[in-house]
Amino acid sequence: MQAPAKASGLSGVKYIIAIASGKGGVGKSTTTANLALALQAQGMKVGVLDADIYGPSQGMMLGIPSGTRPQPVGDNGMKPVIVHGLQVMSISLMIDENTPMVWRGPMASGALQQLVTQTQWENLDFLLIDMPPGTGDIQLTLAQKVAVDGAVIVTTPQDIALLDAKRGIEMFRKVDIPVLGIVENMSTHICSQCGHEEHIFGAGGGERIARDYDTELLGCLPLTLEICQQADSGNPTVAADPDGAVSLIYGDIAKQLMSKVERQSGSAAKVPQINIVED
Ligand SMILES: Nc1ncnc2c1ncn2[C@@H]1O[C@H](COP(=O)(O)OP(=O)(O)OP(=O)(O)O)[C@@H](O)[C@H]1O
Repeated sequence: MQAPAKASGLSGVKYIIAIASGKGGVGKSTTTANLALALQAQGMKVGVLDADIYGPSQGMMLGIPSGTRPQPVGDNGMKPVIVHGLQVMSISLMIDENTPMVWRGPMASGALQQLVTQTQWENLDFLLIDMPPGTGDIQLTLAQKVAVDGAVIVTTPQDIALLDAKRGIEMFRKVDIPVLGIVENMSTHICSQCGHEEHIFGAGGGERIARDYDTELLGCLPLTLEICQQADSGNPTVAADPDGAVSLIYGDIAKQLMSKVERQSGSAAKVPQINIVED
């Protein structure tokens, strides 16, 4: 597939998509890693920026060996680390993993902005930003300063997560960043023994908020042992089992994102017309 044509405000990057959640622990990082791999499987060049300063987990999820540091370039640039074919930058590559991070708002915003602007992304179609959970100043500043093209909101079906997801949608609306859609994670539980599927956290929540906020439900991922084990061992499902049912769901979401950003940037309208004229 061809990447939609357009340039973001960031050098070397066409599209920037923020993967966000109002609430922590709903699977935002797992979704980011798998969607990055799914976009790559569609032929896109993809980067991941782990901006989750309170719990950076892309290093672990993508299997970056502990102690890896980005290679410096010039006075204040750095190259992203390449893993699974993705260009990856994370705050965890800059600090000692065992040091607890106590960031005050302006400090965190500054560090994140530096991370985005000083990383020398190379020829990316998509940069996915794994946002810090929540809807405070840090998230708002980041979303505005890095010219985000669209946001994907990850939620679980519980009421409390849905309430926070609504806050997330409203935050992006406030700063005129289009919400590309909702991913409902841990939508159903699939028993690893018998395969029985159950809506243990409630049903239809993602669909409801998508409707209420005039956006779309991009897809629903089940709660499975494989997603958890594969993500937590550095080999996310789309890499570990590319033809499996779960990878197909991520693949479908990736395709929707590609066509949404294309439609949004209007590049479809710029396709040259061929007129056939009879002599
Ligand atoms: N669909 C799923 N099925 C099973 N386990 C999952 C699923 N999605 C995520 N997990 C697991 O849940 C845990 C939390 O996921 P993750 O770190 O992606 O959440 P998060 O929203 O990014 O959290 P945080 O807010 O702390 O950054 C991880 O151990 C992950 O492997």
